[in-house]
Amino acid sequence: MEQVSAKADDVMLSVKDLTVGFGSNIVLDKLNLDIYRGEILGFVGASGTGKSVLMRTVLRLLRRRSGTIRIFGLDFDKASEAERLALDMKLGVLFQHGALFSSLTVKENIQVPMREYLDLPQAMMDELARLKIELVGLAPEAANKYPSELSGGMIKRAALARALALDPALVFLDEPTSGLDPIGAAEFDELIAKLRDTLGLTVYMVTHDLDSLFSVCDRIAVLGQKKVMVEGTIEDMLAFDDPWVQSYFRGKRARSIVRKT
Ligand SMILES: Nc1ncnc2c1ncn2[C@@H]1O[C@H](COP(=O)(O)OP(=O)(O)OP(=O)(O)O)[C@@H](O)[C@H]1O
Repeated sequence: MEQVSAKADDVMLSVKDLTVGFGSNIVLDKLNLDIYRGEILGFVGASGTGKSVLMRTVLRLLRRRSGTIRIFGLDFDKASEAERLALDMKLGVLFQHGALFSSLTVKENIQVPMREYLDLPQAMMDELARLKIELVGLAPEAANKYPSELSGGMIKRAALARALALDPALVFLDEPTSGLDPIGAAEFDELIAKLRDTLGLTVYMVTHDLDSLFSVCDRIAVLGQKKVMVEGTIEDMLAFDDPWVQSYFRGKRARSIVRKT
């Protein structure tokens, strides 16, 4: 990646001096992070360090104490109502565990954001849902199935199809491969990489999956001590002198992956 020479308009998400806390528990303290156009950023950190809190704050589901968040160069606090709406439509989110509506079919789930933001005839929404289902590698028959009728891997794909419903430019994935077997997880990683390449997506992926970090992430950011402790390539992680980073990236599991690649 060419983030060193990246122009300002290549920064899709810019977080500056972000502080978030609950009562006396400061979770993020003056955190900084940039995400660049077209990259897959893997976001890791020990359990409870605040990965979900950061993602939810960026998505404005949580309040921040201070700091600025710019998405596509736009400071949401200073945006007009129309700009906020346009911005929201350009973000796709895949929450952990898929988070599909259990009472809706796959097709209806994918159409939820379309109904919320667009005013389209049903036939057009059906066609768009069909395309998204194909895009994520699900069989056409999946359209009329309910989440309870799907495997874990199919639920992830259906949730991804919903995240892509409005053709977002920036996609947030919260532990997308958790709960999948290694083959399912590897296939999902390939799908993410393919979508990045074909649709030009920028991907922010919270993950514990070392395979994903080694195989599809262009850059990695590690959350620790309430900040982004280190960011860069796998090589940067391996060279970083911190006990958690060392045991994570040089531990037994990581070594077996390095041997495979
Ligand atoms: N709504 C909330 N109210 C109070 N405290 C919260 C809330 N949400 C998160 N926290 C606290 O913020 C801290 C970070 O939680 P978070 O869920 O972001 O961690 P995480 O890095 O995503 O962990 P994991 O990898 O286990 O999912 C924890 O101490 C948690 O208790």
